[in-house]
Amino acid sequence: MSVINQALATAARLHQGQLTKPQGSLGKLEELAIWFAARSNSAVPARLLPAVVVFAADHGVAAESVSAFPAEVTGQMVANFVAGGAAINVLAREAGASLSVADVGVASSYTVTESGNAVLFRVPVRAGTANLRIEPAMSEQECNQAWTIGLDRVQEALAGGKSLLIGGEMGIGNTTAAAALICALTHIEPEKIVGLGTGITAQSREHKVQVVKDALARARAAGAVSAKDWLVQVGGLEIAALAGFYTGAAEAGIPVLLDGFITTAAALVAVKNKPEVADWLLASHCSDEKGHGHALAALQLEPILQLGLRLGEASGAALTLPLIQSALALHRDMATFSSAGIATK
Ligand SMILES: O=C(O)c1ccc[n+]([C@@H]2O[C@H](COP(=O)([O-])O)[C@@H](O)[C@H]2O)c1
Ligand SMILES: Cc1cc2nc[nH]c2cc1C
Repeated sequence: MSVINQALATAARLHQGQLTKPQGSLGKLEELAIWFAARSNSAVPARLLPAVVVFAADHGVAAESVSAFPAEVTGQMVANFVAGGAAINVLAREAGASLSVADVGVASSYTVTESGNAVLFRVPVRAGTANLRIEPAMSEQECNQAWTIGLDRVQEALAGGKSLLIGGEMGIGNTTAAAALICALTHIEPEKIVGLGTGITAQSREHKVQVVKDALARARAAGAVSAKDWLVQVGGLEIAALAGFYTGAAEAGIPVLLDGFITTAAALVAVKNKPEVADWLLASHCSDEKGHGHALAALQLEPILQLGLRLGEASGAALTLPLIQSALALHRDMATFSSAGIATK
């Protein structure tokens, strides 16, 4: 596991104090520049080279009517990513991030026409998970296979010289799996965590709460204890791949920018499994999904934005990128009081 460099953080803080602005006047942007310096090889880090990887998979629990959309939408959206028509295609392009999509378990068949800015890796572990309300979502071996796909994506990003990793997800039903994981790992009750996902009614949400309660009771009875046990029992293939992705990033010493509710559930799994992963995580935003704030608090993460987003696909993280790049550009390119000949007291 890579360790962060406190000496670089100190040097970066000192540098911030010399820039031509009242100390602290750039607020959180100053802290962001210092955060990245501690995770780079310089007190004044270079512009970030970001890579977005969207992991897609289906969920057997979709059969429980927990989503506002049918399961086929997962595959249809993968085709949309590859065609270039999804929100993340637009936002990754705007932010200058590379974009790839990994199908780690889409159940429906879909046809792709490569015309957009996304590269597709078709590496399904199985055709979606089993229904986590009534049986384990996946086997331990399948979970490890999905996790390894996440690790592989980090290796590719490393080879491409990427310096910031962003994981996204697409999977109808995955807010149910993410909610169950967050409940299991934080001991917060489902009523506080289960939300509306793609836009279910309040009445459907009551049913979704019961589905999560049933899944938790079943998994507990089956002997789930560790974060990986819970991932096998109530997780998802894209969530397992994301947890591997975050773990691999921390091992390689590459900062990670989290997206919404589901990616935060995956980060919670990765951190409970290896606490040092937490040092490499930054929260882009707090989504509108009910339990996201609780999940971020459990990770002691403060989100940068709160815009009422609830899309997923890494969209919130991609939206935060220009702000982060600006924080680093200010840190790098502003004059100092002495270079500009400006008086200090
Ligand atoms: O990232 C979030 O905070 C978020 C919140 C609500 C929904 N989503 C997206 O919506 C899908 C899951 O919603 P659902 O209702 O099918 O569980 C999945 O594809 C996610 O990317 C994402
Ligand atoms: C259309 C659509 C796009 C999405 N992107 C991420 N989750 C999604 C869910 C739906 C339903």
